Amino acid sequence: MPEVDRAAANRAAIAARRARADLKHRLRSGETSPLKVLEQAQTPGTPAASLRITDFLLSFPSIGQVKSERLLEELAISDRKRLGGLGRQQRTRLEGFVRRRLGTDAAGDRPPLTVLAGPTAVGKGTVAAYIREHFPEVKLSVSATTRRPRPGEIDGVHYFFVDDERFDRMLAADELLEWATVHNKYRYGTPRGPVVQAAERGELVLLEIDLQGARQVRASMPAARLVFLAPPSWDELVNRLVGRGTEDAEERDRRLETAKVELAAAEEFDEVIINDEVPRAAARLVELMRGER
Ligand SMILES: Nc1ncnc2c1ncn2[C@@H]1O[C@H](COP(=O)(O)OP(=O)(O)OP(=O)(O)O)[C@@H](O)[C@H]1O
Ligand SMILES: Nc1nc2c(ncn2[C@@H]2O[C@H](COP(=O)(O)O)[C@@H](O)[C@H]2O)c(=O)[nH]1
Repeated sequence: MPEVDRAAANRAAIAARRARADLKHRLRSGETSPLKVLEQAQTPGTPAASLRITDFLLSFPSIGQVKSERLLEELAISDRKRLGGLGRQQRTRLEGFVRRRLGTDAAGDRPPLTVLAGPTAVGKGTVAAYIREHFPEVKLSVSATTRRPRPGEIDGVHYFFVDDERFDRMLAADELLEWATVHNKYRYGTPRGPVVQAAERGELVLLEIDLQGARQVRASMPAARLVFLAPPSWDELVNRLVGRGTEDAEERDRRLETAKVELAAAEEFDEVIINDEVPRAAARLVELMRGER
């Protein structure tokens, strides 16, 4: 190849590498959607078309090397493939996987799931318990936690109570949709399988989780709806925390510090419900879940 052509080819290869690196970055940061990238990959010569399938999968939060190899096996796609070189059936299988992962194939326009979060003692658990009793059509996700059961709590109903080793195994097997260490103490996480399956069946799925978890759900399932439960006032929040009587003074102070940060995050949410009265707040939440405005 003449010297001039070789230099031009080198420059083009460097530009293509940069464009791919930029695309990977935008995918990881959530700036661009995986579905959009799959669509772009159908046009030959685009950065999306030349993106390696492994780089595409590794851009999903919580997909690592091991998980991506397993997925490629399940999807019957070679790890040497680039997105633009997939066969029609491979593309369909990959797109199905992406849609399930993003939760965009649930029934109608309804979000695949709803997250209820808010500061400590605002009444998330109370509102969730009211919904469990009065709105049986709502499927409440049962979280796994490393904390011990409180009196009256039933394993498999209120939580799956697990030890640290079991929680570690769930993480390693990518069984959790999201997880967090809450109040610097115990770990809590949402088992992925039941939630994704219920969403695929078009059921109304509710996750009652903390702010860190809500943010993870937003990142991995952008179609999910995030609802913030707010107290009528700061003083009322303090009264509820003190009135509940389950924490000592030191723990209460710690939770109230976190609560200030959490209250400031309300604007990240799609909806805010003020928990003045439990039946009213619960009914409003279910209304939103049913798609009634
Ligand atoms: N609308 C309400 N009016 C008055 N009291 C309420 C209301 N909702 C909840 N409470 C009371 O506030 C206290 C805290 O409620 P709850 O334990 O459900 O909060 P939470 O948000 O789940 O807290 P945490 O995140 O710390 O687990 C409880 O004593 C509950 O009975
Ligand atoms: N990120 C997650 N947070 C969760 C989950 N399940 C519950 N929680 C939150 O933990 C605190 C404390 O709950 P408690 O029952 O010990 O009082 C509360 O804010 C819950 O919302 C979860 O799966 N993921």
